[in-house]
Amino acid sequence: MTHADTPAPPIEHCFEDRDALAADLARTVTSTLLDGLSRAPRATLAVSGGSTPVPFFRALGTGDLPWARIDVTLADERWVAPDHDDSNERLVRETLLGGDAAGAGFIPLKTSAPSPEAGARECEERLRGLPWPLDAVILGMGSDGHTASLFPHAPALATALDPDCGSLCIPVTPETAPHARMSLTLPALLNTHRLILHITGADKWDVYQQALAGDDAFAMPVRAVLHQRHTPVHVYWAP
Ligand SMILES: O=C(O)[C@H](O)[C@@H](O)[C@H](O)[C@H](O)COP(=O)(O)O
Repeated sequence: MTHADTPAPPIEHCFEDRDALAADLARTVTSTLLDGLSRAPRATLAVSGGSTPVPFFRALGTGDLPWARIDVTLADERWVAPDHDDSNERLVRETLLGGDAAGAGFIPLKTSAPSPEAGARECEERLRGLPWPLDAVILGMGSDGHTASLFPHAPALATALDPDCGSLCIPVTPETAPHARMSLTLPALLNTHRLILHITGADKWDVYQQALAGDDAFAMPVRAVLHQRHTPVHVYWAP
């Protein structure tokens, strides 16, 4: 691999504490969305679920943004009802979109179909209706190295990680996590003006270092995000 072929290392942003990270990340995403609105009538943000992003969601949701011109969608979703405790849609509606940001558009991945396989066509059509590239994509990471719902050794992973995958979303049934899911594919996750991996805690830093040190994306799918040349990835971390 020549120097020109070598992926650039992630750009790391490390903070003393999680509140400082959340505030800085909210400022960065606010600025990114405003940049997008200077170029187009609407801006689009894709976020992940889990516990890590909640302080960031609350900080962003109180930001001074023209939320009526902003659309929010998800990097992945568990195939559960929108009022289920495990629903990412519910998490985002209650934390990010609960206050000043209530006027934002929200594009859910969950459809009324009984399975992600049955709902894939409608979900794909919803996503194709968005203006790509997205303005920002916020990813998390599990301790097994999954990101979005791209889980290690999942049956759909080869397709989801294929740079030539023509789909924006793909059903995933993880072997090591509950619920069937819908995930954005790697090409969709990378098709953004600002790509951010948001992790906290010493354990997640160790997992991140392990991901950087290896190249088997089937063992740690977050490697497909870290070791690519398409989109610079910013890693936000606090203890
Ligand atoms: O639907 C999901 O579960 C998320 O999209 C997932 O990819 C999440 O980002 C990681 O599992 C980290 O979750 P925590 O922030 O709770 O550690």
